[in-house]
Amino acid sequence: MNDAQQTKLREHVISALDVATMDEALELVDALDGKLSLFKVGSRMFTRYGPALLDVLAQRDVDVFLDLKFHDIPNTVAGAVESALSFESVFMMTVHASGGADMIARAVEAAAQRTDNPPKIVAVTALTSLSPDDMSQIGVELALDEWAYSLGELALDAGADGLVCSAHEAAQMRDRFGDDPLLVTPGIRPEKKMAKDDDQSRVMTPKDALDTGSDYLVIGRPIYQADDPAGAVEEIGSSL
Ligand SMILES: O=c1ccn([C@@H]2O[C@H](COP(=O)(O)O)[C@@H](O)[C@H]2O)c(=O)[nH]1
Repeated sequence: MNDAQQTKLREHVISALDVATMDEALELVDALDGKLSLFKVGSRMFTRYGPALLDVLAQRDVDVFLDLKFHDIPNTVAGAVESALSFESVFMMTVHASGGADMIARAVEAAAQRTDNPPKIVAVTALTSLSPDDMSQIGVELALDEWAYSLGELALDAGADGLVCSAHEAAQMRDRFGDDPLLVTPGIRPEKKMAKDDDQSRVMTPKDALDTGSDYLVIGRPIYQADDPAGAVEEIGSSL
């Protein structure tokens, strides 16, 4: 891996800490020390360990993407975002775009209460696990990509700093909404793991996802389920 690839890894790849225990999470963070500096805490770990995990990660000097996908009435979401403000290592948080404009605006307003480096609020559009066949089941008449673009427009108009979307929608999101919004793309699979064998439906390789305009690639199982997570990250870096 050359220097440019190393920089891309550190700046654009977020490793999801979707493991079972705090020990496993810290083992992973330590194994990736020097390679990655961005980690995602989601509902699995946060439900079990809560803020204690964020405190321990802060001591490791890594930045945290808190992916709790808030989706509730505006007052409750604003309160949840406010509660996270004391964790200075949290640089980005998620809400669901389908919570509506007022909910998103209140989340953004709450985040802005931290005047020094407020956490970015990014809105989840269409989950990467959904496929076009799921649309009618969840009562959506639009095509999946059109639904994602319309949720993206709603969220950005409400003040969100960015969007969570599949890398397949990233290029269109850029065309429609410009360079400013952060685009966070999960559903990333290294070339050799592109065959669909899990719950993700809309997947893309790390290199293609970056080329298509993603700012952050969220990668979970291809790293934490690897026999050698540091080696897996090296391989991802070399592919960029
Ligand atoms: O649309 C979304 C939104 C969030 N995620 C999260 O990203 C990671 C992906 O993990 P993999 O193991 O690489 O599939 C996971 O934490 C999800 O909760 C997403 O996949 N899709």
